[in-house]
Amino acid sequence: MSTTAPGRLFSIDRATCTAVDDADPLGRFRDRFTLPEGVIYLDGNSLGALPRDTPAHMQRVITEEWGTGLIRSWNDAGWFDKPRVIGDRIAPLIGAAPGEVVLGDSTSASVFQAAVAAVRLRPGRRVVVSERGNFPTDLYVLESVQTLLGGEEPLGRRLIADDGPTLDDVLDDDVAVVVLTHVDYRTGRMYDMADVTRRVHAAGALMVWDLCHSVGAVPVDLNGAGADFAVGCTYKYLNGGPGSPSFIWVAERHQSSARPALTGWHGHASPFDFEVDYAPAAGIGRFRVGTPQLLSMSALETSLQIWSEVDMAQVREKSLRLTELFISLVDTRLARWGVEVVTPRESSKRGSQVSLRLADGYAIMQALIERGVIGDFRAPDLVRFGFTPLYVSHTDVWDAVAVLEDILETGVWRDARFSRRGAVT
Ligand SMILES: Cc1ncc(COP(=O)(O)O)c(C=O)c1O
Ligand SMILES: Nc1c(O)cccc1C(=O)C[C@H](N)C(=O)O
Repeated sequence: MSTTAPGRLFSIDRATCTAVDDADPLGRFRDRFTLPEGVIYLDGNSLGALPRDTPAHMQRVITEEWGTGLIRSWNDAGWFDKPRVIGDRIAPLIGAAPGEVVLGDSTSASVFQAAVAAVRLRPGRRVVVSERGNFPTDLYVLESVQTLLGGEEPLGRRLIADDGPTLDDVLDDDVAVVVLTHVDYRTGRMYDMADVTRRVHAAGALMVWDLCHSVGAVPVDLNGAGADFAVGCTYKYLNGGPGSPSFIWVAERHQSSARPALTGWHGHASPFDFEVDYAPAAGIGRFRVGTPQLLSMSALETSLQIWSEVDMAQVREKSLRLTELFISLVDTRLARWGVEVVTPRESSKRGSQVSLRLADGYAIMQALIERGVIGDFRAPDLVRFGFTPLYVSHTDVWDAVAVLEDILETGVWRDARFSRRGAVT
């Protein structure tokens, strides 16, 4: 079959996809992950796949470091410093310097830490800005920030949206902080980080980026963009496993003046002096809170080993090829069912996922999952497919679209069993 991609013409069939896979410089990484037989996994943008070495590593941490080392492992196995040591290993993936990243709690808690610190660095300014379509936890957390820091009246909130108001509409000298997600969880649209940060700074405000759908998905350069704070999770593209800790990045220039919201003892200047009064640790260490989730964190040691061997430019190149292939196959094979691609076709505006608008998207996704093609659904009508270049191939993309075409053609998704909803979609 031949397919026409927007902007350029190429002929492709399944054999061509396989030939491209055979020459893929990232192809060798697929074996570093454990994926069930018969599954095409297109949901690594929600929960990344399991690295093959993780179970043995975690087993060793549990039996040796915990079982045998016991309390001694805080020193002997370097447990106490892990949040910073692992933070330094994430740093190259986001354009951060050593000593600028620390592992945290959940992304929600890290958003709170970053937003509070940012607002406090802009005293007198009484507005926070975010986006209507932002991942809800960011908006919910900001509501608390507004109440807690507002004094007698909560801080004001202005939300930008695709259909307006725009960022430039809402920026003025009352805005303290802008909190945006770099790659949109629903549509996969990606902001120009440097441009947005520059406009926010021109208004005198500070910029907090949520990198949940960016880290390990697209090259990120926080220092190059001059951003102020960033947070992200490690269980999606970084493959840290369910509940692996979030990270927080604070630009070096803010670290000595930033005051964290949660002043726990692991962020104290000398935690084992057990002083009565809080004194912040120097640098990024002050953004630690309490006892780190050591076991979850240890899973990141194996996945970040993989990431240290990966060239992000190659990841981006393959990610764009995979998403472009998917979009062009959807255009040529699925248009007759009115399937709409909502992800930007312009590559500079696209992360590593593609979302399709489908009126019966929930049932269609369940039918896909039953056939081994795992993506997910976001209400009211989006089906999402994440393309993780370390373990998704061009042949997977071809096969996934073929299964989707068959499901639409046969109408099998209309079966009642596909409309029963679980707690998590
Ligand atoms: C943009 C974004 N922020 C935050 C989160 C989640 O935050 P948490 O790790 O606290 O569940 C997600 C996904 O779950 C997300 O997509
Ligand atoms: N974090 C998740 C969770 O705790 C349960 C189920 C899914 C998730 C996700 O990561 C959802 C994801 N952030 C999204 O983009 O929708």
